[in-house]
Amino acid sequence: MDAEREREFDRVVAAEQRVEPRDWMPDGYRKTLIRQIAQHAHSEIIGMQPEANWISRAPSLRRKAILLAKVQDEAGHGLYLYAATETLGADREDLTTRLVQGRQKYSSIFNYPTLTFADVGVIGWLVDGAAICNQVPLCRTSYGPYARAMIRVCKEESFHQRQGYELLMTMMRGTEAQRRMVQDAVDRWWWPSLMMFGPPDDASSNTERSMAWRIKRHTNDELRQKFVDMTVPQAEALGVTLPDPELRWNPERGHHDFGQIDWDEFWRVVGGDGPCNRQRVDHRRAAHENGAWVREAAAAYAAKQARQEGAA
Ligand SMILES: CC(C)(COP(=O)(O)OP(=O)(O)OC[C@H]1O[C@@H](n2cnc3c(N)ncnc32)[C@H](O)[C@@H]1OP(=O)(O)O)[C@@H](O)C(=O)NCCC(=O)NCCSC(=O)Cc1ccccc1
Repeated sequence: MDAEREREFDRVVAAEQRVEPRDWMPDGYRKTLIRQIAQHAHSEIIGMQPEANWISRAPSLRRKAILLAKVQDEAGHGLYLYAATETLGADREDLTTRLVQGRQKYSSIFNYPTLTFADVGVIGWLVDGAAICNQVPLCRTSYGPYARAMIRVCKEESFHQRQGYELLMTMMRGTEAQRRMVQDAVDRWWWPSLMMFGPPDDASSNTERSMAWRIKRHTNDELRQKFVDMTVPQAEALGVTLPDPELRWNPERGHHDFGQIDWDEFWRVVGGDGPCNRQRVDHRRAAHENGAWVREAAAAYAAKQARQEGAA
């Protein structure tokens, strides 16, 4: 019976149709999806912290309103993605517990500090830029609820990316000190942004299986290359230098060559030992604990409503 169901599942995936929550799916497929979508949701929620650091110190009311809206969008993306994991039978409370206990990952990029307001612009440009590169193909991922969530998320991310680029353009038209601030932020965020795409393909334990299931549509290295090729002309237009002396166009490959990524740093940060890992998780844990009364009140209200409906 399972063999027959598996054949039907394979047929659906091969035909580029969507797998939906009520469809039969192999356990490994379900587990991989929960892992990836939960990690993605956690990244959105933890990813609110670095930029939120600047909301109270934004240089104008306009910049403050924009930043506030962006950080709120990230909360929305996180909730949307947690809802997608629930369609696979995951429990949101359990996922949050795993996150705050360090048993489930979130993107390495959010473990770096935001030192100046230029970091807000660079996060929009490079981090949202990398997120879009990675997530646009996920609009064609094989699991229906995840693919549909990605369509909306990508629209918002591309708006985020433009606001970051516009912020940096404004700073680059400003004073010499502002231009230096932008260059310094680019120098600090460039390499961590390349790490967002995950380890090189030969060290990526999940890629082969996830590609076969059409959860992932491109490998980590393919997407990283696409991001570099897309970003180089944007850096030129902005007037900043990407901090890699080996970065140059290779006419034979039709792509930019780039220098060696510090994979020791990547694994250190993923393993919990980056500049801000501790702070990010502690903050998330405190927010969760402080919100306990809201969850209790909501559950009590829902129970009361259910009792009243039962009595009616
Ligand atoms: C490509 C990858 C991230 C990783 O490929 P996979 O096939 O899943 O893994 P692979 O075998 O290649 O790796 C081996 C191990 O290494 C882990 N690991 C790898 N890379 C990282 C990393 N960078 N950080 C930490 N861990 C990483 C990986 O989990 C695995 O460990 P496991 O086996 O779980 O113990 C994939 O999961 C994906 O596309 N996810 C969806 C997109 C998504 O999550 N986006 C998040 C950013 S959202 C955003 O930025 C929006 C925003 C913008 C601005 C402000 C605020 C918010």
